Amino acid sequence: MAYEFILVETRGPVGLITLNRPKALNALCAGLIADLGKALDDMEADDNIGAIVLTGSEKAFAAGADIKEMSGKSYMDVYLQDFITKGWERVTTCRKPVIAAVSGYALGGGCEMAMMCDFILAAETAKFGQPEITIGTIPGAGGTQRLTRFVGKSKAMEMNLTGRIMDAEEAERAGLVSRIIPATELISEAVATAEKIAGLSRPVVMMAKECVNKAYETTLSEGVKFERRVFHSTFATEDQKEGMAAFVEKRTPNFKNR
Ligand SMILES: CC(C)=CC(=O)SCCNC(=O)CCNC(=O)[C@H](O)C(C)(C)COP(=O)(O)OP(=O)(O)OC[C@H]1O[C@@H](n2cnc3c(N)ncnc32)[C@H](O)[C@@H]1OP(=O)(O)O
Repeated sequence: MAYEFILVETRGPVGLITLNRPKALNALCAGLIADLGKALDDMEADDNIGAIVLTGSEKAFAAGADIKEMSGKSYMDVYLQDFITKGWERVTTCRKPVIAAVSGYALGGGCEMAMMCDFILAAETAKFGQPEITIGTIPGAGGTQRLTRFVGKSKAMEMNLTGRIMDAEEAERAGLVSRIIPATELISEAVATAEKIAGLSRPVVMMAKECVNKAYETTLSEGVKFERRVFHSTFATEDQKEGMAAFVEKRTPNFKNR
């Protein structure tokens, strides 16, 4: 499949998607979002792929939604198109794990896109922010909601009200990113992390992802109940039998994804 705005490759069991609009710092135009959706559809359908890495360039993961594309839109345009939900949330419906590998700017929609992934690995050069307020609007793909859940009200409020940009260290301290990695090793480390996940039981990985995501959508007691039921259901898989037997027999498990 040929794409205009992204590069797609596989590295063993890992699907690697690289946003590729260098002249516009990977601004997320409609064509790029459509390409991304198609690539995720293909990777979900490909049994050889167990996890996905989404990345950008050294200078920018993505500098936001495409301001030039949206600047002329009217209220009716954005309302009737349900801009910018449509297409953007495809990454959140992907059942395979998606890791964001962020180098440089992740601003506005770029920060929102990274937060839609399952976790964020950041180069020490990464910069996160929701600067929409500085161009007379507010985030439209979760920047006021997901960022608040990640970093808490005070920091999320400050970032949304001022457009202040957070560097990688602050983002790690605040819990927005899981780890900081030297810029030159970002992709190899993200792929290695994805490879590790892809080598585990696929159905059990999907169950774990579903449970963590549940924590965002429900109360603690309901979430714990949900987790317990899913935990019970892992005992219906061949992979739980294999994983525990391998531990007892002091050998590497051979998961069959069943
Ligand atoms: C409103 C919603 C729902 C979501 C949003 O995401 S709004 C956008 C939020 N993002 C921003 O406001 C960031 C905009 N970009 C910048 O502030 C700067 O580009 C920068 C600080 C990230 C980098 O500055 P730098 O001086 O290094 O580079 P530029 O010359 O400014 O940019 C290079 C090139 O890319 C174009 N560009 C950058 N960001 C966007 C964008 N979000 N949309 C469209 N185009 C963008 C920029 O115009 C320039 O291209 P030209 O030289 O052809 O104008």
